[in-house]
Amino acid sequence: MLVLEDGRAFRGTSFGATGETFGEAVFATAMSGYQETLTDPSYRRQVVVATAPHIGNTGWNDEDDESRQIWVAGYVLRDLARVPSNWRSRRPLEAALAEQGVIGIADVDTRALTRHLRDRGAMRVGISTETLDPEALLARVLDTPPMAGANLIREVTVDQGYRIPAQGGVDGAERPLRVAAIDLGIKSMTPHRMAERGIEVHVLPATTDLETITALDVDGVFFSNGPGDPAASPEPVALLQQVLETRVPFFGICFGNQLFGRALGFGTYKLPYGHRGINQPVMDLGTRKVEITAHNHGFAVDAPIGVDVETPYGSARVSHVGLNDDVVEGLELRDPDGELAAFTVQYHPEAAAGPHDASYLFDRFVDLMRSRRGRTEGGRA
Ligand SMILES: NC(=O)CC[C@H](N)C(=O)O
Repeated sequence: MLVLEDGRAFRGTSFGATGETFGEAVFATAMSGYQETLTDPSYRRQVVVATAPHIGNTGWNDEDDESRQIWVAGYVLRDLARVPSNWRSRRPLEAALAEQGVIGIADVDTRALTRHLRDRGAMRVGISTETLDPEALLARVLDTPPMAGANLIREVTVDQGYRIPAQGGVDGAERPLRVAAIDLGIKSMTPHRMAERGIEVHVLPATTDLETITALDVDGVFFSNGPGDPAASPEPVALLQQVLETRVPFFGICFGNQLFGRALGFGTYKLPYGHRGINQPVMDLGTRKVEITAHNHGFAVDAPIGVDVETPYGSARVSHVGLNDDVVEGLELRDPDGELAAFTVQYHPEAAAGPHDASYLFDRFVDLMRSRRGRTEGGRA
């Protein structure tokens, strides 16, 4: 039994673990990449409804996990493929969910459920293999906390930092660029995209302080994607403000974009049902180029489009906008000389899963750090 907080109920067939689970019901429109979705820590405490009608075809492999575990609170499908067929598959999707204690429900009218969420907005939900009475389950759903106001960083960040070595692009004599990546729920493809561009990445716990970052003598700082409400997560915003004061190059993705917006003095707000999929059109307002991008966000930054805003850290502007609904999809900050100092995007250039149109943003981060290094070394000489 699946019950939404407004009382709408759906019956289905249990798969994966049995028991009871609660979270925020959201829908994701990607037709592929479910393994990356389920292991994305940004989905902590969310029950994901797949709009693609047939999920599980390619099973579960040993390569595509985006983190150490499955994070979704539940998975809702129309039709579960029970017999996977793919050369990389090691086990069926339902076995991966069962092993990790994650509840799935199939044979649900996911089209009706998605239309409901699109009309009424993302909302709390419960799924149970025990409480089959919708009224009883609804009472329990109404007892659970909403996503607005949730600080979930501590539930997903690493306890111990780790280092990912640069993988190439390093020209002998020069020390590789070094980045401190703050793990707010980081997807593993993100540091990988940096490492393959010759960056040495230190992934650090969310509780890291500025002194620790400075002691690493980094060329840049990165804030990752992550779960929860940016307005309820003031600690990383305070850290980011300290980082911006040092004027070290900064890049952020998704949650990192929202925290950057807050650090600059903008607000954030909850979208009615969010963006989750891998074919969302976004325009880079600098180049006027449109890219097709992967999204997973329920909140967004409230900043004026087409206006330069003076902040304590420099001049900020919206750099990218979503073409479906004009939502802010990127921010950039310029120093007093008009040079790029920091930038973030609301979407997923790491592309796991998703199209690779936005991979230029990692190159932009490399260029930013290189030009800063050049300038500081020039200054010293
Ligand atoms: N993928 C993310 O980083 C998501 C950010 C934030 N939790 C949101 O839902 O908007």
